[in-house]
Amino acid sequence: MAKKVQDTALLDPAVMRPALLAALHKLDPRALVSNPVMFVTEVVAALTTLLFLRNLALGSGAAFLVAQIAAWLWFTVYFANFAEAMAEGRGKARADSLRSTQSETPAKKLASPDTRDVETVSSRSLRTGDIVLVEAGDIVPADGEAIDGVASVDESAITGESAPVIREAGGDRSSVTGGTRVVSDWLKVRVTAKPGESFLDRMIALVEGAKRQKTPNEIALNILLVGMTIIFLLVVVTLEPFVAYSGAFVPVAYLIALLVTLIPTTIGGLLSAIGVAGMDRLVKANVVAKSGRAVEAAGDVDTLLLDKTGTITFGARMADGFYPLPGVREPDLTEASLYASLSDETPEGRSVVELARKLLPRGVEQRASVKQAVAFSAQTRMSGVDLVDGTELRKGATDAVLAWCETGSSKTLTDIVERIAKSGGTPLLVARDRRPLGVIHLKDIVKPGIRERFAELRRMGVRTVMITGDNPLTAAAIAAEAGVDDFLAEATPENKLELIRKEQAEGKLVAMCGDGSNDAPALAQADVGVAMNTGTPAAKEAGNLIDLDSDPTKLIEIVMVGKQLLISRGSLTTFSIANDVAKYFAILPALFVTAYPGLGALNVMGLSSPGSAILSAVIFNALVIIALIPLALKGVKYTPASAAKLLRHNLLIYGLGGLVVPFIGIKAIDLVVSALALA
Ligand SMILES: Nc1ncnc2c1ncn2[C@@H]1O[C@H](COP(=O)(O)OP(=O)(O)OP(=O)(O)O)[C@@H](O)[C@H]1O
Ligand SMILES: [K+]
Ligand SMILES: [Mg+2]
Repeated sequence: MAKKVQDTALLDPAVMRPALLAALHKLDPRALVSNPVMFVTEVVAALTTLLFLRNLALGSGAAFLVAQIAAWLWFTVYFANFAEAMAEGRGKARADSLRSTQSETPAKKLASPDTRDVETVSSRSLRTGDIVLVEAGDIVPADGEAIDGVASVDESAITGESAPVIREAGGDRSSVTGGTRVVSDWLKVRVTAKPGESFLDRMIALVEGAKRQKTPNEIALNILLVGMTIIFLLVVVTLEPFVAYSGAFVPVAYLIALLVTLIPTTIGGLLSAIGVAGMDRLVKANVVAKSGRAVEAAGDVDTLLLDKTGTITFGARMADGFYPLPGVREPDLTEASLYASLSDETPEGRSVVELARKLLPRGVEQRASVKQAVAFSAQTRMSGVDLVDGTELRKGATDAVLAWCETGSSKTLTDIVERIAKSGGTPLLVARDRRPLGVIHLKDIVKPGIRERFAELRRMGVRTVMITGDNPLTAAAIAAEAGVDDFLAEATPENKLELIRKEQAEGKLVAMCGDGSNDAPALAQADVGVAMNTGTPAAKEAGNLIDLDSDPTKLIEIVMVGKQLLISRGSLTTFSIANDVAKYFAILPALFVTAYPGLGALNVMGLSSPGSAILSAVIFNALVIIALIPLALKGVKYTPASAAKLLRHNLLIYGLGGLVVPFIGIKAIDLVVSALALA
């Protein structure tokens, strides 16, 4: 299902062709009014067109020049629309390819829950409430709930975990996901989501959501752009009396065209495309955002909370050895550990069973009949079984099991536990009938390369905090090895929530990821909450981003995407504003040199005529938008660095560049325009 989505080429014709048309539709002033800078440009383009028609009617010689100016002004609006349409088209293409990964499969539909007479239909024809039979080798045709049977199911298509999981009727392992494969046995499944309404479908609808809400940052920037537009409007309006007073003649068409070259058209035209492209980069990483705001917040994150197990270390902690306490035989501890784990479906539990079976003679577990299983929970930090013969077995975090035994630790126990913990392993204390027997060593392995990623985050000024239910010694060992900035040990979901609130109270933006129902409050509280796709519905409801790969390290990538979005917008804004300021000095002298010969000294560019100056400036203004479309879609190159360093770098490249480029560009265009005698 949620396989990596293919990337579309930057200027993929399949995206470009519809975008060329969509850009025309976007010329509708009712749509354009939400982008004030481009709306003003369109009004100016329309006025210039009217002036051209008047010139034509009067037989004025300037008609050809005014026509050219009008055409370039229309191009300006059109290409800004085109940039936005391209960004939207790429997002849509991505959603389509996401959808195509959900393939159609045959389904064995049952007339009633009690029969086994099947009718083979397409998965697409299934409706909520339908009952289907899935047997070994079948693909589960839709999201649903097991109502009969037990089966092992390979869910690697959505979870990436290769070990099959047990799904059975009743209880909390009854939910099955469309697209997963039954490995053994059979299930009768009641369909809970009809095709087109599965979780992934709803996510796709969000990606496509054409009515994208502006983020608060975008709104603030828009206000700034409107402010600049008003200032330049005043500048141009007040120029008119000067021109009239001096008795010189500068056509009205020139003056209003001048307005477009001075207002921030570049960023005004590309702003929306930059935002859409940011969302699209996330989808490319197989992450779906519920709002653009979450993506921006990710770029501003100060503190990143990461779980230890599965994020910093490999998900499956493997049992590595059994260490009995004095007076306990090792096979006895091993057997007790095996029994205590028989009903434990966690990776830790499975690995204890596996290791114990390897060490013990065959057939041992047949002597045990389980009366009641005690499942692991993050609150109790313990799991086990009660046997029919009255034996109670538990294993779990040392302090939790000691509390269950109502005893304190002994010197030998403390030694064993500390040795394991200091090596970064998780010690699990095993007890029978409230008497400690010994310790299981769960090996925890730090993922390779994670240290470098934390170093990158530190360079960006993001503080990383590792959270674990493990003891402080193990936590410290792993924290040091992974290179996180801080850690919280023996954490419960409540502690997590507290920590988030504390950070936020200090004015920090917090990001975290989670999957369980008990993560939901923390996910909702965090500024950026990434829910795993395999997580509970509550977690997915609470998060503002959802990772379809259910990869907790994705949080790091999400922060990078957010930063790149903010930096792309900042860089292009700097460039755009520097450009407009430069144009003021580049064209005003040329435009007024005939009226005020004194300005000749300022006409450093030596533009050939006022007409050529204004036409060249308008052409340059349109071409800059086209030239920057790829940058807006792809995002500016981004290497992790502190905000101050990035700001300096950007001011240098985009600020200085923005000041210089118009002088060169307008001069070059002026040479062409005058050579071709266009003005
Ligand atoms: N299957 C299990 N049975 C019994 N005890 C367990 C089991 N799994 C973990 N524990 C104990 O409970 C503690 C807390 O586990 P929990 O899964 O909440 O946190 P963690 O895995 O250490 O960290 P993370 O929050 O990154 O998952 C562990 O440190 C371990 O001592
Ligand atoms: K401009
Ligand atoms: Mg865990």
